[in-house]
Amino acid sequence: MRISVIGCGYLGAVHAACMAKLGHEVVGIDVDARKIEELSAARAPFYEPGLDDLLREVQETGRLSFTSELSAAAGSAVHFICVGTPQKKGENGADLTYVDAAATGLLPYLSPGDVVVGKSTVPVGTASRLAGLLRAEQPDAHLVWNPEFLREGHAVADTLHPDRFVYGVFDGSEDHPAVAVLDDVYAAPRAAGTPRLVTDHPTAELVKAAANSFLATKISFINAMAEVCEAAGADVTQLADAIGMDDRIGRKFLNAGIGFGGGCLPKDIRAFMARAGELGADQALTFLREVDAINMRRRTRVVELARDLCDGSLLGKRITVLGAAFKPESDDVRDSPALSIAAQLQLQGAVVTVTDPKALANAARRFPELHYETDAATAVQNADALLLLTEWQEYRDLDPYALARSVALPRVLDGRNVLDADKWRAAGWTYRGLGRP
Ligand SMILES: NC(=O)C1=CN([C@@H]2O[C@H](COP(=O)(O)OP(=O)(O)OC[C@H]3O[C@@H](n4cnc5c(N)ncnc54)[C@H](O)[C@@H]3O)[C@@H](O)[C@H]2O)C=CC1
Ligand SMILES: O=C(O)[C@H]1O[C@H](OP(=O)(O)OP(=O)(O)OC[C@H]2O[C@@H](n3ccc(=O)[nH]c3=O)[C@H](O)[C@@H]2O)[C@H](O)[C@@H](O)[C@@H]1O
Repeated sequence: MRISVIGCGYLGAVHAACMAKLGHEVVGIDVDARKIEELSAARAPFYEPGLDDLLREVQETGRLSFTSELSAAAGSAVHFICVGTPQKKGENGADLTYVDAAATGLLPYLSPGDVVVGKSTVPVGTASRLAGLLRAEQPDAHLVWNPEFLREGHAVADTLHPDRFVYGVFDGSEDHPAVAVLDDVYAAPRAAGTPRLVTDHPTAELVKAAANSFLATKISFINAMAEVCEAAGADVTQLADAIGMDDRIGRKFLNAGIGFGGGCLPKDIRAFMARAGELGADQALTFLREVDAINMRRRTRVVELARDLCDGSLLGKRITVLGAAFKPESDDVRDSPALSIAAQLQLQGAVVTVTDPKALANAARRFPELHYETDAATAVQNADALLLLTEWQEYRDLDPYALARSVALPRVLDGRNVLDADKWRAAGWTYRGLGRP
């Protein structure tokens, strides 16, 4: 099947490569000429494990190409919209400029029977509005909302072997003609057992908002427990292990620490609250305000703890921050809690050096005022304190005995609770975790 993918950022580039892997003929389209140049050379414009190899593999088959010309969508049977939906500046709501531009721009290139598939995360009501636009221009084309649940760092596997597909179609019916078309697109994962749920447009949009809200709530719940554990002298890691053994709760997404960031969870819960407000249902989501507040409080708490660790003053203290990405196995620094903390420390007078295996270039673009070192061994030299803020494996594996010889003072704040506290203390370090003694 010929497929076009409009928007080739984190989501779209992975989706295009994976659709080609599934045997389709794919054209990826993006307005950013630099991204198109990189992708055309089979290089991902960002770090995602396995993506470069996959791009090379599928481009050799001739099934995948990239262009900045939207007209290349003509002739495709299915058109995936994967453009960004960032938070509006100074407001909680989602900025739909890019989705609207992509959908409107596509209209002249559609043929009867084409299926336009929204994958971007949008406020409920967007699909019905776009379906209206589509009907006016090309009444025989269809609009499906097919939210995406991939995680950065696992994006290729999550796309090829997802937990489920959700198809939101106009009438919510399994007999809608677009259902069979999407079943063909996803034939291989469906044959491997991935379930799919057919529903209407608003429910499909809400499934995505609800899933990310639930994940964010789970993280803020455990971070709230970390606050209480700290006050009571208890250990939030053991608490999470114990409650996570209950199948109804589960251990995943119960890692307390510096909180969630990235290009999705923070903006998505805010956009959901804003949309619920417009719908007159804001009371239903007031808890998300607290989820957001607990999350942001983690960042302030880490700055306070760093000050404590540095004998009550940050002024002139050399602090090394291990990790800049919002999570390991990604170079994404959008709303990265690690960088937000690093910037706060610097504002309060510390001399901050940041290191990260993949995200330094992105970090330096966003926070040019911070100092950067490419390797951890150099970054830690003569530090007055280390802060582990993104739990890359290489930081988990650091040898506290060897490291103690490089720093000025052996003091570490483990923002992700991943280090072996006993081992670090035995090696002479002052160790502080979050919500653990
Ligand atoms: N990053 C992720 O892991 C996931 C993202 N999502 C959702 O997917 C959407 C995209 O997210 P990302 O890929 O992270 O954003 P991104 O910012 O990395 O990529 C968006 C891309 O769209 C392009 N674009 C903007 N307007 C365009 C237009 N009119 N025509 C063609 N291309 C255009 C931009 O140049 C950019 O390359 C968002 O709604 C996000 O919430 C959903 C699941 C996972
Ligand atoms: O809508 C999206 O774009 C995606 O958002 C998240 O994926 P992602 O942002 O890639 O990353 P997560 O693995 O969810 O992590 C988000 C943040 O939560 C933090 N986190 C995660 C888990 C945890 O236990 N504790 C915790 O602090 C991570 O460090 C990170 O900063 C969802 O997990 C995906 O299902 C969804 O598709």
